[in-house]
Amino acid sequence: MSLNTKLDEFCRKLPKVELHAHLNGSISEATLSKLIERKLKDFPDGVELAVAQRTINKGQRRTLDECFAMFRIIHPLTDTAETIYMVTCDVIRDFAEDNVKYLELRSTPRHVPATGMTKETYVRAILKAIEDCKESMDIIVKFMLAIDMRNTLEGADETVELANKLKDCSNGVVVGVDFSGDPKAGDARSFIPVFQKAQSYGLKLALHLAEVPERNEETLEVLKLIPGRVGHGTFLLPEDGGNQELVDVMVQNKIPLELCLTSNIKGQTVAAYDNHHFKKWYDIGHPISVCTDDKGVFSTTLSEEYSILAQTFELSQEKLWDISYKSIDLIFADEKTKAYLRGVWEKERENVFKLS
Ligand SMILES: CNc1ncnc2c1ncn2[C@@H]1O[C@H](COP(=O)(O)O)[C@@H](O)[C@H]1O
Repeated sequence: MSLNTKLDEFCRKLPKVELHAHLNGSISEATLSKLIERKLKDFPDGVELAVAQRTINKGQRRTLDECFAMFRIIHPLTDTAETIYMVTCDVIRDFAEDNVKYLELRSTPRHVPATGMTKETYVRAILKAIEDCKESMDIIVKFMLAIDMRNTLEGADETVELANKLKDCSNGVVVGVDFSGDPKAGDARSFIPVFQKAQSYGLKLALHLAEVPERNEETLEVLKLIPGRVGHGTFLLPEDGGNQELVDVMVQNKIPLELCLTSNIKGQTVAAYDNHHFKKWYDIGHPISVCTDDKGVFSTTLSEEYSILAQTFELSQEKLWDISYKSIDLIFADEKTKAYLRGVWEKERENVFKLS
């Protein structure tokens, strides 16, 4: 995608909402290098890590399987509560510097017996980072605990219980539960009881659904829970291999879509930007939000995603503004936060358009 300086500058200045960001996929190259250096200091013979450093190259397309292999490289680098705290602060700072005013981070709590990190200390480290960043950064951050599709039902239940426990002491920071992981690895239907339990606790659901083809029955059954938002939804439309029933449930219940263009292109579930399902959902006025997914792994920023959107679908700056402003309606935080954010957007409007 060619650079368009004026448009890029507009997209950078545009106040933005990021609703689909996996913590470990969002770690920048600079932060990853820091982590690798730390590891190599502790384990000077860390040949495997030195290889990993060269493997994390930017820019090229990868298959979805290769994307998931990236997480297997990153996870051993973030295996203590201390590194989780550090990367959370760095990721929040990156988003704040990109003029993201509201961020919902999500991450899969991990138990690493070798370092003593538990699922709870993992999440507490993230919550502490969010709290500590409040003072110095102009961004509101919320958090979702993620269930990996490869989890057992018991493991998923543990995550929901932890989310519920920490929701009550997080001052409104824990807002929900995400369902993600290698989409070829599991069946969302088996997790329906834990999704229902999360809903009964007042936790919102952000579920990866129809990220890969031929999942129509599974997707329909889970959509009937009316999740708060759907991640990707790449194969919902009849022309993409989905069907009208899926579209009807989405439309009738106004279930918002979190759309991650570069992620889908690089993971090769969408052939080209101009084929992206964004266009069809946008044209029917369905609630959508533009997201990065894994800004580190896919080497992107939210500003770049807006710029790509404008260039691909010939959207005016006014329309980009509208997409960003309407994303406020889709956040999982309370009405007071939405009202506050609308005020931020209105205050920034003149300044952002003055540039163009
Ligand atoms: C490319 N599209 C995607 N589809 C599904 N799940 C994804 C994903 N990208 C990331 N994740 C999920 O997020 C984890 C990394 O962040 P955390 O360790 O949780 O912070 C991955 O292991 C995967 O479970």
